[in-house]
Amino acid sequence: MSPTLPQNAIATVSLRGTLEEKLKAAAVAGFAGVEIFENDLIGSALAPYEVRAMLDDLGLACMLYQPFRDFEGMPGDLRRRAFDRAKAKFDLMDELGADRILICSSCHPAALGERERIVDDFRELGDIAQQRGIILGYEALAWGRHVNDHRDAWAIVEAVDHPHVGIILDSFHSLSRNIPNDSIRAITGDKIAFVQLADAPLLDMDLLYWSRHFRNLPGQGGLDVEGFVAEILRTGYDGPLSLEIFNDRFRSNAARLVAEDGCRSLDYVRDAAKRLIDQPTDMPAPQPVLSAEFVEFTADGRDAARLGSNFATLGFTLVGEHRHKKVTRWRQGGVNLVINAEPKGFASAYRAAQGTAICAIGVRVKDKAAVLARAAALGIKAYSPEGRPGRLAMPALRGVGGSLVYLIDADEVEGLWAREFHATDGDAGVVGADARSIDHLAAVVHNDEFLSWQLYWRALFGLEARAAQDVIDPSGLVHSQALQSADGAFRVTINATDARETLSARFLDHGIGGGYQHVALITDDIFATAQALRDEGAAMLDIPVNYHADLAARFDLDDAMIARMADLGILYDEDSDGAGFWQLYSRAFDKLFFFEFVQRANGYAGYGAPNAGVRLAAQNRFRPEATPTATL
Ligand SMILES: O=C(O)c1ccc(O)c(O)c1
Ligand SMILES: [Mg+2]
Repeated sequence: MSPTLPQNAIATVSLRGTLEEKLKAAAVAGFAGVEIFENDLIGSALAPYEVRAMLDDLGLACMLYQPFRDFEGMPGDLRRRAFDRAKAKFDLMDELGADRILICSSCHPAALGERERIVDDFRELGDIAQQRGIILGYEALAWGRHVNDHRDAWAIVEAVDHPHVGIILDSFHSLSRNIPNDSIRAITGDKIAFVQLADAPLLDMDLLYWSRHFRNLPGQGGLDVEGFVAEILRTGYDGPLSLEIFNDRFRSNAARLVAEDGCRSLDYVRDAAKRLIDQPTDMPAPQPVLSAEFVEFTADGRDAARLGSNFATLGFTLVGEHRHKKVTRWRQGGVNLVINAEPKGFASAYRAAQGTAICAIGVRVKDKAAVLARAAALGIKAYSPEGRPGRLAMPALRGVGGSLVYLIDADEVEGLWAREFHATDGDAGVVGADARSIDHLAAVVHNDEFLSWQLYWRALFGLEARAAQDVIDPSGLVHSQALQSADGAFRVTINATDARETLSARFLDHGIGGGYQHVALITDDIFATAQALRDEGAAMLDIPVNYHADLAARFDLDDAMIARMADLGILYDEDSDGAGFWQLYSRAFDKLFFFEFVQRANGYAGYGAPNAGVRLAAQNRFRPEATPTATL
């Protein structure tokens, strides 16, 4: 259960299952109330009074009944029928214990757009609602026939000027149409009957289709929901913030997962909005990740030795051994890899589930105590071995695929290494690979968790999302989302797929959860790096000649450079400003995880997305079925 703020609500349409399952999931996650979505009630075997009893048992308020469609501006007999329908809903709301109803702007082909008529309709229904103790909230659907902008809905509500008629703001409808958030300043806070929130990926498509299939939680898309909420709070509105998410993934995801993420996303967006308008907030501010300090692999016995050799061929040198544990430290420039071969503890448990794998990362932050406090406020669990977190040299949070994120204060880094490890002068790695630091970490997660992990990084550390990419694996589509700190010093990509034979899917099948599949290292001279690795016999990924022939056609690069790239297996991309990006891949260790070397020039900010398909096709040649004799 996440720590509950009293003002979080969720529409039942956002969750999978029967109405009972939806309500239980909302309660367990810590929501204070729900919006009952009409279809969920109609399809339910529970009578309205039973729903009410269940809500009471679960400690949930019924904050809204919705939607009521095609009410305003109806001519003739249709008007009378709209009023009769409304009265029937008021009776139902009595049974449910709901005191407000959402009336969405009409899409009816017969609806009239004349302002006075619409105002009269709301005034008349407002009188009836008042006698029943009900509040009407008017929401402008982005595709409404005459009213599709909250500014018009507000003009109507203002003109109606009735104590039981207010406006409902829904971030999707406003932001999908690029209506400026500051237009909310014209609205009086006590006239806002309810607030619905949804984010969405920035897609250029029909508004209704976009809304009904692609909405997601604040912090999972590209809309300025923070700015939207900030303007609402500025009006003085202090009612609930409610999630109304129509999303194809959420319809099949576990309701528990979506509800838990939902609470987290509301807490996150409320905090972010308050910061925008300098209102006090209970949550510590997000601490940016300054950099990834280390990547920890779990491996034992022969695997640990083979992994160390693999690191050495890629330019890492064994520089330290843990003073008390079977843990070694490998370094190249500012990159630290750790191999944990302990027979007990977290790494060993992770190994039992996932085999030899990346089991943790360590990140440098300015103030780890603040990160831990923010994580707690967001319901993100800290790792506590056998309930004794005090014994940990480094605190850690649960992260992607059950791995850990260790937190290290920037000023304690060197001391920590010196305290925990004694220096060795073991195997020297390849000289001249010259990786300087970690560019990014790439995780593969189950499709159900694709949006969850985005929210995690954005809410906890304030990472920013780049535009999502669809990457073509020979066996299917892979969704990829890059997230990074504002200065680009820490980057992760989250990858997921529905297609069962893709490299990502095969990585997932290997263990029982997601995890990090590759680590990208920055080099300042990728040609020298590639040559040094070649000279030492590192196993690198060959790239087909067709690729480099195409490069020559696409970019204005000199022939000698392209010939060298072809020889060394280097990939290239360029942004629209001509900034270049070079990539070089190692062969995967046991066909599982691999390294990438990259060089960024002139502020290239992407990840070589156009090359991902070529890389996946190249890696696919080594899939177990295709070449059973291939090693590494
Ligand atoms: O897609 C719809 O019809 C619909 C219904 C009710 C809402 O509150 C909404 O935002 C959209
Ligand atoms: Mg809505």
